[in-house]
Amino acid sequence: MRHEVAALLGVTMHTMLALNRLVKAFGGHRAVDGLTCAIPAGRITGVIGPNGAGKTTLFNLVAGAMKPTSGEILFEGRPIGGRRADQVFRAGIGRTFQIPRPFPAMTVLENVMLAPPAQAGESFWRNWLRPGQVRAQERAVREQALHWLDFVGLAGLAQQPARVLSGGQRKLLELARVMVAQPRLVLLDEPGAGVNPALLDVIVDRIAALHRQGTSFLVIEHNMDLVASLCDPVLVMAQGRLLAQGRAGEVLRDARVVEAYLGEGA
Ligand SMILES: Nc1ncnc2c1ncn2[C@@H]1O[C@H](COP(=O)(O)OP(=O)(O)OP(=O)(O)O)[C@@H](O)[C@H]1O
Repeated sequence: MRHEVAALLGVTMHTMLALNRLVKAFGGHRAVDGLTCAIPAGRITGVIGPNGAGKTTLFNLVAGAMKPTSGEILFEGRPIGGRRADQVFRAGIGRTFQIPRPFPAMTVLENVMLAPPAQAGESFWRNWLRPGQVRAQERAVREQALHWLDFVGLAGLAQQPARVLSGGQRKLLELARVMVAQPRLVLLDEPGAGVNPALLDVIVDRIAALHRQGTSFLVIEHNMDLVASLCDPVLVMAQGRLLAQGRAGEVLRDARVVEAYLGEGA
């Protein structure tokens, strides 16, 4: 069965995420309407499209925040459609949100340390029986968190409460938080939204560095300069469907894509 689906989609070993006739209906409205596409491994794939095209709903389906009405989602060949968010996270898919909401009173470091799943310290009995193991694990988590804070340039703010961070710094905090779990695929929801130009360069640079180190990305973005500089390929969604795909320069010249965006403003 899996092989039949793979053949149908043209899925190869280099496909990271395959969507097969994916549907999400809200009442009579299909926010995602029979979406079929293959997202390649080792790339930064952009997802663009006018408001209401279904991009965020697609992320919610892949990340396990919503269950599909029908259709399939395969991650590295394994079905994940309908799995819970924590299961998808443990399977190797991380996600950042359009509007990050860190715990404001906790320090920047503590916010990042919250990320890894299934820490030994979470179990009362393990805490009691094996305190040494718990302490060693906490040290490792702290080191990892500091490593990723350093990577995104926030190490100097590690002991500050998260509420002092600007919008762009919160995006960087989210990136550090997600990377602690070492996901193979990261879903970024508008990494450029509400970020000042200087920090935007930092965000783009850090995503590109992670990509060079082997992380794959799926990125929703409205900033077309950012899409053009970072994403290849680019998928264009409109009305819950795949309208076009290709390199940024190609799809942005596609008459159907131009019309979809112009129609939005009409
Ligand atoms: N929980 C929900 N209940 C009902 N309708 C919803 C829900 N979530 C999304 N929709 C509808 O589904 C459609 C797609 O919304 P979605 O947020 O996925 O689009 P989008 O492409 O992410 O838009 P934007 O670029 O504005 O963020 C919209 O018509 C929206 O109103």
